[in-house]
Amino acid sequence: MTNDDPLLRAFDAIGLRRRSLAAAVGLGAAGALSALGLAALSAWLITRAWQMPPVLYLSVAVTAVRALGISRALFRYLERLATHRLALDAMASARGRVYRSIACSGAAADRSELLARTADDVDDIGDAVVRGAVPMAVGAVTGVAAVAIMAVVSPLSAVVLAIALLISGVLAPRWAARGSAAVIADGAAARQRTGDAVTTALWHGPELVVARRRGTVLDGLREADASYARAVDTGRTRQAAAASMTPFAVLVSVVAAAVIAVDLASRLTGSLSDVSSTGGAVTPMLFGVLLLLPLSSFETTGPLTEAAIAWQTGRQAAVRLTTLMGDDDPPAASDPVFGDEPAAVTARGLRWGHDRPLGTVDLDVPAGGRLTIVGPSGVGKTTLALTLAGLLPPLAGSVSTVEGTTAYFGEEAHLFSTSLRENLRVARGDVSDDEIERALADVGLGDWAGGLPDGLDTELVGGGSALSGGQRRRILLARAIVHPARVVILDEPTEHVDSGYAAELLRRILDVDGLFGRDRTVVVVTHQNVPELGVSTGTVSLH
Ligand SMILES: Nc1ncnc2c1ncn2[C@@H]1O[C@H](COP(=O)(O)OP(=O)(O)OP(=O)(O)O)[C@@H](O)[C@H]1O
Repeated sequence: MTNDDPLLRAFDAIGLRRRSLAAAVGLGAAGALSALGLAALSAWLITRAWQMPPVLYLSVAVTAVRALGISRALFRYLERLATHRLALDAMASARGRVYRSIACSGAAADRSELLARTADDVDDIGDAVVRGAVPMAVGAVTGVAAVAIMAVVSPLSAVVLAIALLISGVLAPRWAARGSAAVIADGAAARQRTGDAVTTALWHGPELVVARRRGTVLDGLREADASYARAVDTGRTRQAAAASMTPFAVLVSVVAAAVIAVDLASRLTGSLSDVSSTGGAVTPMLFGVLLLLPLSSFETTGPLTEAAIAWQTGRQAAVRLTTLMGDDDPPAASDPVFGDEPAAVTARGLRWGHDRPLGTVDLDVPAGGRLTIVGPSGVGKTTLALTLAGLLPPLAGSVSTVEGTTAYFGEEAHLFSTSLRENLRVARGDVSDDEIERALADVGLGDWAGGLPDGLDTELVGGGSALSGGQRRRILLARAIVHPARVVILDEPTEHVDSGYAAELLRRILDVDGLFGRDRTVVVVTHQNVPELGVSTGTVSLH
């Protein structure tokens, strides 16, 4: 783990607070040291009680055992709170940066897919804090403390314990992490090949049969599938071997401590049974400590195998996220302040397109006016709409949309896996329930929303996938209605809506007294036959 570690770089980039991390580690170490003290004191108490001294001799130790029992639980609880807070803050910061990078990337398309993919990566970063960084640091502190205590009791046992702790806390986790890295890397490559082969076999089946290449493709698929299984097997074998190292190390260190204790006792006194009465260097209490302390010190190294895997998974996620985020944190986008003034849209000699120009247009949409963009599929309607919205730079000419007046509502806009209310509130934070209900009724979803079990609180589980295509589009349209933008650019707002109702809906979108009113300017990309609707609008007809 050098500074080159992508996870450490990601921690730096998202501003993981070192002080809070140190506090979480301190609390975790205090809990673990309480457990260690508890084990040592319990061992002493059990063996001392066996000698049946006056009970007053034991009362301090009994009280201390209780105190350590309570402090162990208390510190662990506080450590959980501190660690989770740290991880949640880090994840919120990572999400903020990712969202800003995606928002500033300019590519309006594919954003929701990118968001879905990065959500898991952000979770993995949080996991690397909770299950990786903190347990590793706590394990290191506790391991050193256990060896130090043991060195006071018996230097030889301390050496054995140190070696066993290194095996359990360093060697085993490294093995497990390598296994996990192998599963992730080889497995991902094999899965990619399997996916490609399946797609080829399914999409090009007839051509492959004609070309007599179907067998080859299917053989390739079987081979890719087998190599995926092999990658998983190899990784799991390594992880299992690593997991078995801890019990083995515990066994070795306990047996070694016992042998050393017996040896010391017999050398000093001739027989263990005499030890209690001699008051010599090795008392039964010391013997108990020698046996129980190692057992307790492995409590903190046991989870380190899982910690190393969490770290490894976090590293892979960090690589993907840092590539996406870039080196510099993009400036926080200030919320656009949408004024109250109606705004016009004009374009002069506007040439639009991605790599190649798709057309040139001059247009004037007065404030409060309506414009439709029509034409066959693939002609460039969406690209023109994005350019008018200021989301794509013009290839030549100019467009006058004033920043902070315009909002584009794409065909594939994202519906979040949260309540219906929150899905509309993303458009405007202070929108009231009445306004939401009115907007839903305006797009013909009043009865549907009224019949939902929890009304506006109903969770749209899975976001858009919980709804039919038509419902999805209409919720997005309701979102546009409550949005404060003065210029609204709608891409295929009635797609997937029943044809009869779609015409009615489009007519009300384009009617100046309809859904958007006279003080908002509306540009609509549509496939529908606009003249049939009987509303007057400007039209850009692309061929
Ligand atoms: N991100 C992109 N990068 C490069 N070219 C693109 C991109 N998006 C679209 N295109 C190309 O631009 C052209 C116009 O696409 P556009 O989506 O604007 O058409 P459209 O008229 O809206 O089609 P549809 O009615 O099917 O939605 C197409 O040839 C398309 O392949």
